[in-house]
Amino acid sequence: MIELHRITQRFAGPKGPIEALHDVNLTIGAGEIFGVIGRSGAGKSTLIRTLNLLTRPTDGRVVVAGRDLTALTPDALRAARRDIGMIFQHFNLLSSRTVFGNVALPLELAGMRRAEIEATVLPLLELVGLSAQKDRYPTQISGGQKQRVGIARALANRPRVLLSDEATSALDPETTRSILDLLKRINHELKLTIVLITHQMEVIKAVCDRVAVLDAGRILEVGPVREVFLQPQHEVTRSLLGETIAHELPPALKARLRVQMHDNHAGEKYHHLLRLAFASGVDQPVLSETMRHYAMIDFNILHGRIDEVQGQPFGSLAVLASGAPVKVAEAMAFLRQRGVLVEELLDLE
Ligand SMILES: Nc1ncnc2c1ncn2[C@@H]1O[C@H](COP(=O)(O)OP(=O)(O)OP(=O)(O)O)[C@@H](O)[C@H]1O
Repeated sequence: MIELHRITQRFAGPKGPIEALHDVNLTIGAGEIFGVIGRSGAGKSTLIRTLNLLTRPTDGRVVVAGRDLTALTPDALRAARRDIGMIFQHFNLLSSRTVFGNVALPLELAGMRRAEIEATVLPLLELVGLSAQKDRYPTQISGGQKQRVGIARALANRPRVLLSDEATSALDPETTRSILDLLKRINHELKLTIVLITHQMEVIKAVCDRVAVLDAGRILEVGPVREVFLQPQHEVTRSLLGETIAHELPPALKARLRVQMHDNHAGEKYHHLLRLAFASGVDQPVLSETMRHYAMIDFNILHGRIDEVQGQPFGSLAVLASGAPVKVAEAMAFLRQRGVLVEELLDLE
């Protein structure tokens, strides 16, 4: 549905050119909810604004629904943009217009007649749960309701793609959840492709099918959310995952372990700090099975939690395995055979 080919974006900065995006290639399938995550300044806003050519790239091509937007005339681009709705962090509503009036605006601009506008807007307000608020003004509704107006307005032209630029960043956690639920529902019911940018892994975890990690204008990794969460390939991803899932040990525990690992062996036993991630659900008694098989190894569970990623349990444990290195290596292989992702943490800095 969306293809980015070799997108580079340079801006003039005070100390010379800034490369906000560097050679970005990306393909987003029809009906996907695709997330782009990155730290502040990574290039996320630039990337999402490139998708509807609000920002024209210095180099590269943007193809949406088979049309190369970068090659269109201004008129054709205006028409093509009707296929792409957008919602924003600060909602961008007109305060002088009612809820109905805000949603109706793109249709009025397109020259639609009043009766047709009503027939389009009222079901949209129903869809986003704002029928009762249709005559209110933006100052008379909550932040979550404002974003619902933004969503209804973005859907007015019946787009095939919805772009979400940090749409939940200004909202509290509960409202964020309700907006994400709504996005999920319209993705499903309207078969809409959604691309969202965010700096919050929680948002990615809650709704996205796939995710791209952007840093300093480059895509570091792309993959299904579960895969990226289970096996982040880059330090930046790990740090963005942070507390969302238990890739990082709590600092106090790290400090204690550093002392303990310093004097690493007692007799034949060595301490091995392992991170175990359960990819295939946490309902298998894999750990007790391993403990029975490898009774010579002491397993000390240091830290763990169970999260849910896309409705599936996701378990992560930090375990100190103390035993002969060859036996611990065998136990690690045993766990891997049973679908557990095992990683030895060597660096406690
Ligand atoms: N119009 C512009 N002119 C000059 N520099 C720009 C422009 N837009 C973005 N930049 C620069 O490009 C880089 C990427 O910015 P961008 O806003 O895309 O990042 P971001 O990941 O969305 O960050 P944030 O989460 O803080 O909004 C930054 O260094 C920014 O200063």
